[in-house]
Amino acid sequence: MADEHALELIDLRREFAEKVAVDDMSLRVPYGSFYGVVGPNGAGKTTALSMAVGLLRPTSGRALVQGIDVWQDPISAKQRLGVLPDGLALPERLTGGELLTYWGRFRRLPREVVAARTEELLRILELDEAEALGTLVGEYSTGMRKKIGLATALLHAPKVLVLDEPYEAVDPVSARVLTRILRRFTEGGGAVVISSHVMAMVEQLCDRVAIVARGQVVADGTLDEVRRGASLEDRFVELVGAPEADEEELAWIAT
Ligand SMILES: Nc1ncnc2c1ncn2[C@@H]1O[C@H](COP(=O)(O)OP(=O)(O)OP(=O)(O)O)[C@@H](O)[C@H]1O
Repeated sequence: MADEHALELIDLRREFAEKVAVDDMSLRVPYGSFYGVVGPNGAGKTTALSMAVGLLRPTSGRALVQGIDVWQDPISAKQRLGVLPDGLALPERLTGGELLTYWGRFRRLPREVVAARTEELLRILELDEAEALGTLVGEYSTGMRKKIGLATALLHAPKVLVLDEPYEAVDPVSARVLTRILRRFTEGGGAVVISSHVMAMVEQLCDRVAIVARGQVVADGTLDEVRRGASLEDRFVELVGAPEADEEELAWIAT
């Protein structure tokens, strides 16, 4: 059955001129799972996730959200998707509340639903004080921008969340709030996909993980299947390969 998985990537490929950024990548994200995508810089994580959510057109391959093809039926697929993209551009001259109100109406949610969810999201994500002061998104800190981005991803109650580095620049207290929200989301049957470089966090949060290197999935499955008794970081380095240290390397910085 096509919609057996919350999100499915099938032989997804993206070439940039001569460069193959994502090399026929396949991935299956079950319902209720908290899925971590990890990989070294330039491995193809952002490119793959951007194609998965309809932000970047694949050279070939497919992405299905609840069985719906993101590129053939984008409106229907995007109703089911909540996305926090890498380097999200936000309207700088709106407050967080105004942004969510605009976003909710754009999503065609009823006015009163938007108002209630906006109030709740701002409060839970501790952006309500800034809202009371009339702080504009352009004046937000990096972490606050992450949080309002996440709020826009959650507002229409999607079934699948795809979040690029959601914890980056978020303080520990807010990180706990974020984790609580995401766990509730998966407990309700939704699927969360995050990309991250922080192995300890992925180990703590995710029940499934994919290690991506050179545009391909080199290991995936449950956390224990991927770790094979080692730490995720050790397994990551083993699969991705650490460069040999050279005694002479950057010798000048120690002089
Ligand atoms: N618009 C583009 N034009 C050309 N090359 C690109 C473009 N976007 C990405 N790439 C290349 O594709 C490869 C994968 O990049 P991508 O941003 O997907 O990696 P990543 O795994 O998300 O990296 P990071 O962990 O550093 O964020 C890189 O070699 C990058 O230079």
